[in-house]
Amino acid sequence: MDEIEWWEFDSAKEMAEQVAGDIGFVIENALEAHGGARLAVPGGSTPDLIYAELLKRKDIDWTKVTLIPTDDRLVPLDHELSNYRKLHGFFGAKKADLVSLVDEAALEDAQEAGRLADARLSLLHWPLDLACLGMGADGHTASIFPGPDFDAAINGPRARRALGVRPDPMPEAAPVPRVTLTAAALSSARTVMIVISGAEKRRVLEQALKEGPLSSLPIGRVVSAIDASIDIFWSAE
Ligand SMILES: O=C1O[C@H](COP(=O)(O)O)[C@@H](O)[C@H](O)[C@H]1O
Repeated sequence: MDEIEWWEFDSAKEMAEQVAGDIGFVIENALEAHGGARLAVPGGSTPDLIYAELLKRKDIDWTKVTLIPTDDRLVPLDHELSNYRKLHGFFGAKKADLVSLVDEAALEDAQEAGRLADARLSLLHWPLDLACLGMGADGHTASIFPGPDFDAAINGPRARRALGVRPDPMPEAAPVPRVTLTAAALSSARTVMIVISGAEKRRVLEQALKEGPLSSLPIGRVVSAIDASIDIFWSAE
């Protein structure tokens, strides 16, 4: 990885404005360079304000933008835990190309769900123009969690872009199997951002960065695999 730069904000709103500006810039550059933009963006609660800020911009041709969740929960697409549902709620009306990592035919089988997502992703152009990563207070990023699929998510073949994940232990907030982009797919992105808020997440991320490639925390392992420089956006609240 080239370098890490921290951007600090007092409020989530200020951070969202800055991140939305930077994502807009990535989209603009990608459209100029190759006529389309492919972004992996997080689920969970942190990105809501960012997506709302992005939608205020009038200069983005969303029909040329492909949005892929960094990960999703293995639930129906209209379920309240679905990251796809969130993206659809924000960007569906803009006619952005939304790629689901979840196939409703494979909700009961995480490994098959991962294979199906990987096959769908192989139809896109790679690498991503942007990987925007969130992080849980337990140090997971995308849906890379400790458990039987951890090693495959971090060290699997570079051509593998998505896989099914059975977190162990299950996260309290959304205790379901997942599908995640792999460290290889995320780390090859042209631009990488990490977006977090609060003192606890900052402490966890700083610990992961200090531990480096041997970190026990998923975010530490993913960061160590990243080729590009990384912008970390942190808001105090
Ligand atoms: O489960 C997930 O958690 C992380 C962090 O979410 P947050 O609500 O603490 O912001 C998120 O980045 C990931 O996409 C999501 O599926």
